[in-house]
Amino acid sequence: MNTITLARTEQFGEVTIPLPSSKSESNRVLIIDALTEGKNTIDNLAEARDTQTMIRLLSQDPETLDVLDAGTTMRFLTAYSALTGVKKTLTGTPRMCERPIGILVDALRSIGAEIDYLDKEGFPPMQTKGFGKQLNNHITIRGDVSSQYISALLMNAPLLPEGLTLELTGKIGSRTYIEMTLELMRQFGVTYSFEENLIKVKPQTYKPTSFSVESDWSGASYWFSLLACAKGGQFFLNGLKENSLQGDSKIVEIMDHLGIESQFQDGGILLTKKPVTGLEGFDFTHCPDLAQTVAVTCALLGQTSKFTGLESLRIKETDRIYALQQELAKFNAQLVEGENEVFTLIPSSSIPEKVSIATYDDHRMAMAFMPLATQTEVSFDDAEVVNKSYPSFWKHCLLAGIE
Ligand SMILES: O=C(O)C1=C[C@@H](OP(=O)(O)O)[C@@H](O)[C@H](O)C1
Ligand SMILES: C=C(OP(=O)(O)O)C(=O)O
Repeated sequence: MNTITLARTEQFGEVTIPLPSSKSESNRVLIIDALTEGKNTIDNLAEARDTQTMIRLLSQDPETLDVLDAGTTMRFLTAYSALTGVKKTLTGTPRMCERPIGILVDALRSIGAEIDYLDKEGFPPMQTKGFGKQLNNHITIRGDVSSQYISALLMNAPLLPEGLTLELTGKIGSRTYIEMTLELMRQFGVTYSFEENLIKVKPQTYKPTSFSVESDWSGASYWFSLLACAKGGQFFLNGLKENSLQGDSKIVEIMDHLGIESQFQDGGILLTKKPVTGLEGFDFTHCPDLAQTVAVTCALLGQTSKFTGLESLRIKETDRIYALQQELAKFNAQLVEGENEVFTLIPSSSIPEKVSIATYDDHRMAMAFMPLATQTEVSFDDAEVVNKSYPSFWKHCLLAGIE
């Protein structure tokens, strides 16, 4: 693992950041493309390792699909392999083999897919073995663990002989990602209905379409945070749209309270600084990937804030609650767990002259803590960790003026 150290940089100029494309959009479009008869034209696929892994596995079609640490790639390829009836082994990094998949496997089995676990029940590695007759077209599925199981089922639903109705139970988390899946399906010519907790997809085919992937709003969030924590500067973020499919575009509203004015212009968004009005609290249920960014921003801006909707953070690339608590403590900030899953972010009381951040194999731990560079010299234990979603991240830090 290569470490990387960022020099303290308080002030920025007028900088344009050529953001990478969204891995969430890319990985959906790649599955839809694999399910389309005829040719789609797809531009701007993400450079993210998660997407490059998806491209490689779909095009090389090996017997063992090793998704590395890509959650969407694992969940989407599991449903795709199971429902297209091919024999595949699905595996990934040791952490991937700790991330639950039982809810998706149970759902796939209930409609007729044959899947075996190769090690621990409920977790990868698994083997898909075939799909005979569709046994039923109604699945009741929990909505509160990972929306990726639901997206994975939905994209295959139009090709099932009897279509599919999903009845979501419990709290629905990451709903914006389910909506992204459905909207992309619609753009590729498929109809559906989503009323209350029922999603219905009739049997139908995808139509060849031209689609260009938008820039990544989760990746954009780090530049909002950097400017919020800096003394001055102005960032233009390329390729973001006002009407985005990505729920992480919520960062505009959050950062409006934390001192960032956002103006949509042709080809992107211009960020400038304004006075901080304060973020009393925020519910991250539908944009969990923003939680680390906002926690660090509040910690550095002296903002006490109440965070909810963090439940899914424990089963991502690492236990992100634990990782945040450990690393925030290194500059005297805290994320304190209270009753009913309400967390209090207590901002930093003083910042040491140098801080070393551990990244826990989680790209977002590195990127979210990068704005610490506005206050102190900061180093990270694993520079390559960002490759999962944003391989050019450190290059863009340099472009922004951080040595
Ligand atoms: O569908 C997607 O593209 C994603 C859904 C979210 O996961 P969960 O649904 O597990 O919260 C998110 O955290 C992840 O980065 C990408
Ligand atoms: C949670 C993430 O990804 P995934 O679940 O697809 O591994 C993420 O990118 O923050």
